[in-house]
Amino acid sequence: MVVGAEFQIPAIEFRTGSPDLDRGTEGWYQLCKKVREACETYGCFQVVYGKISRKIRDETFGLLKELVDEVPLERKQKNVNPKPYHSYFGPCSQQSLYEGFGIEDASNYDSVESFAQLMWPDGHPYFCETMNTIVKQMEELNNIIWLMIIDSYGLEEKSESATMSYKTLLRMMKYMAPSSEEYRRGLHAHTDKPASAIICEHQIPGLEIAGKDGQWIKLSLSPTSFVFVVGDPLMAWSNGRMKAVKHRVMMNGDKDRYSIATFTVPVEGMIIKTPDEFVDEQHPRLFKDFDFMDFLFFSFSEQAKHIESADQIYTFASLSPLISDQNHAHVDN
Ligand SMILES: O=C(O)CCC(=O)C(=O)O
Ligand SMILES: [Fe+2]
Repeated sequence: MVVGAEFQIPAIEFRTGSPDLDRGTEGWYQLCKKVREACETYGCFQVVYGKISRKIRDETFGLLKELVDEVPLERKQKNVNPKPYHSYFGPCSQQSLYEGFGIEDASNYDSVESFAQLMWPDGHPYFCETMNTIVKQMEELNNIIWLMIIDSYGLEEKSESATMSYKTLLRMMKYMAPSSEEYRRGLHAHTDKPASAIICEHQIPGLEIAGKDGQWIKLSLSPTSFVFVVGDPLMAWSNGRMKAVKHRVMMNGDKDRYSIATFTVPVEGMIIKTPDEFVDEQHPRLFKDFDFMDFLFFSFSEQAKHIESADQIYTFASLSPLISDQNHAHVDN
């Protein structure tokens, strides 16, 4: 079942230049509260963020279209990375509408340049500048949201247990139009394996999140919005307070959908550890400490193929196997 416009996730505005974005002000703490409530109730929210301009969004998607349409498949397939979810995926039998590219550490200009040199003989400097700029802006937005999460739990002073070194993975996606009124899957239902994600779509909707009662909610986003999504590691870090929301992309009609997403990928060796502040008698510790990269590899392993996406974190790191069934509703893919 899909529910349409009658229900939407919260939209939280981060006004450019507003003192609300200065850490420690009253407005800041009001935003912290909204962010925390949205992440705990829905596992995601829309952030209205005009600081990333319409112009750069349009330029980004123009370049993504050029990449998809003009670069030959042999070159696209050079976008490889041993880390799961970091490489090129072309349309395949399970996901015939989806095409996606990955750039690890994309807020670093050199990473974008290395990618572009594989795709274009001249290394396409305009592509590099534009992608690197939008990723840096999305990373800045992500840093604000993470600080708000930390402050919303009063963990400002506990910086060692709350800070995390990460690299930003950029994924650039195209979902082909099914060219019919038929409703078809663009991306399978999943919870995100990186700590969190920020999604930016271009004009064509398609993202859906799983609601409490197993229904799918189609998101309708404003052109200045981004969607922040809680991933499994952030859920585990918060001792299950924040929800890792299941989501998917569904397509219909005759227009292709383009989107980009920046993922918070903890660096090699980062241990996800629930701070003691999240644990008390009513909230026993749910997860053991785990190495993020081991979890990422596990969730893309043969063994994990047989485990539902949202259950993988419980199989990998739960202290009590029973907990998984109580914590999330099962919905069909
Ligand atoms: O393209 C989208 O809107 C969603 C992408 C997504 O959920 C993912 O890549 O994990
Ligand atoms: Fe996702």
